[in-house]
Amino acid sequence: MLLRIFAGKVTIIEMTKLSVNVNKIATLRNARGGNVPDLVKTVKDIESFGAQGITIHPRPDERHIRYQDARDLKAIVKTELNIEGNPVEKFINLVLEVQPAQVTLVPDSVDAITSNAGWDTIKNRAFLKEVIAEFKSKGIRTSIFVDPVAEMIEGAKETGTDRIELYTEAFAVGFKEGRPNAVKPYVEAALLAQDLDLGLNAGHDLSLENVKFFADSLPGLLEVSIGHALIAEALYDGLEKTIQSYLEALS
Ligand SMILES: CC(=O)[C@@H](O)[C@H](O)COP(=O)(O)O
Ligand SMILES: NCC(=O)COP(=O)(O)O
Repeated sequence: MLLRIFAGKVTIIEMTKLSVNVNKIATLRNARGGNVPDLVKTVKDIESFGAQGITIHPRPDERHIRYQDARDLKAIVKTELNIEGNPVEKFINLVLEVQPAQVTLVPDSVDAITSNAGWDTIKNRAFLKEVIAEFKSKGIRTSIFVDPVAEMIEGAKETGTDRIELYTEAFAVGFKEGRPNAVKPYVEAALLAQDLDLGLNAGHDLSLENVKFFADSLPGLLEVSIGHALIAEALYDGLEKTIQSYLEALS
C-alpha cells in the first residue's frame, strides 16, 4: 500500500495489478494450426513470473483466442481470469458458462482489427444494465470499456457496473508524440470514477515506455491489461524479464 497526493488530496493506493493479455500467444499458435506455443503452458508460466491476472478477448471469428481456450484457461488460471468482448449472445453464454473473475464488455464491431472505441453508455444504457445484472447475479465482476469522457463514465455508473476500463489508445499516441498532457483527461476520469465509487482499470497500447507515467498519474488505478506491446517486448527480453519490468514499473 502506498500514499500519493493527487489533486491536492492524500490518497491511499494499492499497487496496480498487471493482467497479461495472451491474445497474441494464440495468434502465433493459430498461424500453424498446431499447439505451438501451448497457450495453457504459457499462461501457467506467465503467472509463475508474477502476473496478477490473465486477459483474453475471444472475438467472434476466433482469429486468436478460441472459445475452447476460455474453458481450458478457466481450469488452470490461479490468479484472475478476465474475459473481454462484445456481449453478443454467444459471448454472454460463454462467460456465464466459464464464470471468470471479471468480464470486460467492449463494443467491438465484427470486422475491427482491434478495439477502437469505448461504449456510448447513454445510448446503450438499458442493454448494458441488463447484461451486467445477469453477470453480477452469477458473481462475475463487471467492467465496461469507455473513453475518458465524463458523460460516458456517469452513464457507466447508471449501468450498475463494478468497474470501468479506460481505453488508453489516445494516451499512448499522445505520449509517443511527446505530449505528457495526453494523460490529463484520464486523470480527470479517474477522479470522477473515484467520486462515483467505480473501480478503475485501463488498457490498450500500454507499454513499458508509457505505463509507469500512466499508472503514477492516475489515482485508484486497480488493473492494467497489456498484451500487444508486452509480447513484442518479450521477443527481445523474454517473458519472465519483461513481466518483472512491468511489475517494477507498477510498484
Ligand atoms: C479491449 C482492448 O482494448 C483490446 O486491446 C483487446 O483486448 C486487444 O484485442 P486484440 O488482441 O484482438 O487487438
Ligand atoms: N484491455 C486491453 C488489453 O487487454 C490489451 O490491449 P493491448 O495491450 O493488446 O493493446
